[in-house]
Amino acid sequence: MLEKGSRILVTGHRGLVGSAVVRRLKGSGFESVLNADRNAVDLRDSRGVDQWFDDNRPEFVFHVAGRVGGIWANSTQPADFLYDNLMMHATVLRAAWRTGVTKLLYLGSSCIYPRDCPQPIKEESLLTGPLEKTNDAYAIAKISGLMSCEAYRRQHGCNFISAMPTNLYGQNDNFHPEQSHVLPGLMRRFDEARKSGAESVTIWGSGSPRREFLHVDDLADACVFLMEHYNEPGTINVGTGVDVTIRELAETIRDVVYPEVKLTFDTSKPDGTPRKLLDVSRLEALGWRYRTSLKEGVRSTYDWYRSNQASLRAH
Ligand SMILES: NC(=O)C1=CN([C@@H]2O[C@H](COP(=O)(O)OP(=O)(O)OC[C@H]3O[C@@H](n4cnc5c(N)ncnc54)[C@H](OP(=O)(O)O)[C@@H]3O)[C@@H](O)[C@H]2O)C=CC1
Ligand SMILES: C[C@H]1O[C@H](OP(=O)(O)OP(=O)(O)OC[C@H]2O[C@@H](n3cnc4c(=O)[nH]c(N)nc43)[C@H](O)[C@@H]2O)[C@@H](O)[C@@H](O)C1=O
Repeated sequence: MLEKGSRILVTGHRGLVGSAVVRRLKGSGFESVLNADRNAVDLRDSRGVDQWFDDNRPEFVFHVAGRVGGIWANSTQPADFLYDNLMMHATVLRAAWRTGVTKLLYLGSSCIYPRDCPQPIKEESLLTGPLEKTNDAYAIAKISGLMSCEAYRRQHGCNFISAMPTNLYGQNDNFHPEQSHVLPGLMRRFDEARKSGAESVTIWGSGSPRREFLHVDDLADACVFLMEHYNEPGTINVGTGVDVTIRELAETIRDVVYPEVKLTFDTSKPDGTPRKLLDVSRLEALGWRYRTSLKEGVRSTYDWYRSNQASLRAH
């Protein structure tokens, strides 16, 4: 059982998800939240990771580090996305098993599910069809991560659980103009257009794909909830159960950042998967539900972006 004095490792603590999990844990009075800074240990390096676990002996692990990016980064650097993510969970899960970690949570992503599976996507859809091409390498690495949790559970009795979040956003996101996900990418583009007084902002693709967006503070809350209450094999979806078109998302961001500007669509850019709405009934049946609406989340993320523009993460 997670206790206030438990030694808890959060990997990727400077990233979008890791920093939110650390905030959530510290805000609830967990006193011993550990991190494995990339300068101290590259999580792809099994020797370094083994040494770190031997020296620090975490009891609980939120393994949320990863090589992460939007549709463009995923389609142009598939080898890096596959290698880095495979290596990171291979080293971390093995070290966690070897040093007797009490419980580990692994994060996958909703892109693990087949491109054309029935919507909303149930956990049972895993491995029932071909993947979306723009992120198949990353998805294979993520599927291997959740399979590794199952394998350590079956062979060694480890309490390793996995959760599959939908598209995330919030403070500490990556706002890079090309490498980021759609929400931070567009927020930056609208903000730059507002500053320069541009008449229009370009949205990639047709605007018709549908996506589901979860605020990262809600995701962090769900991760702690699952660490406290969920011990099952098999993965569990984490989302809102609500999706919007990319055009609707762009209009929501425009209304907050620069209401006067027009939208144009660049159909030479990929749309990616047409829809990936998660079925969140399993998580809701356990008693967890999201809190932050997309409108509220866009507004608070933009407030954060404006106050922190000088110190955004370099990507
Ligand atoms: N963002 C999203 O929309 C979604 C994310 N996810 C999953 O959530 C998890 C976290 O993603 P997110 O927070 O968005 O990603 P970020 O890019 O914001 O953060 C990733 C973190 O991982 C760290 N990291 C990456 N490579 C290494 C390495 N080799 N050694 C040590 N640390 C490393 C980074 O360190 P550094 O700070 O030094 O760069 C960073 O802190 C990932 O597993 C991702 O697959 C799932 C669904 C959607
Ligand atoms: C979380 C998830 O994230 C990735 O999948 P994705 O959902 O397709 O990612 P995305 O956020 O980059 O794009 C969503 C949609 O939005 C459109 N779009 C418009 N304008 C911009 C834009 O300016 N930037 C981006 N990135 N997309 C844009 C874009 O063309 C697409 O139709 C996976 O690779 C994988 O990493 C993964 O698991």
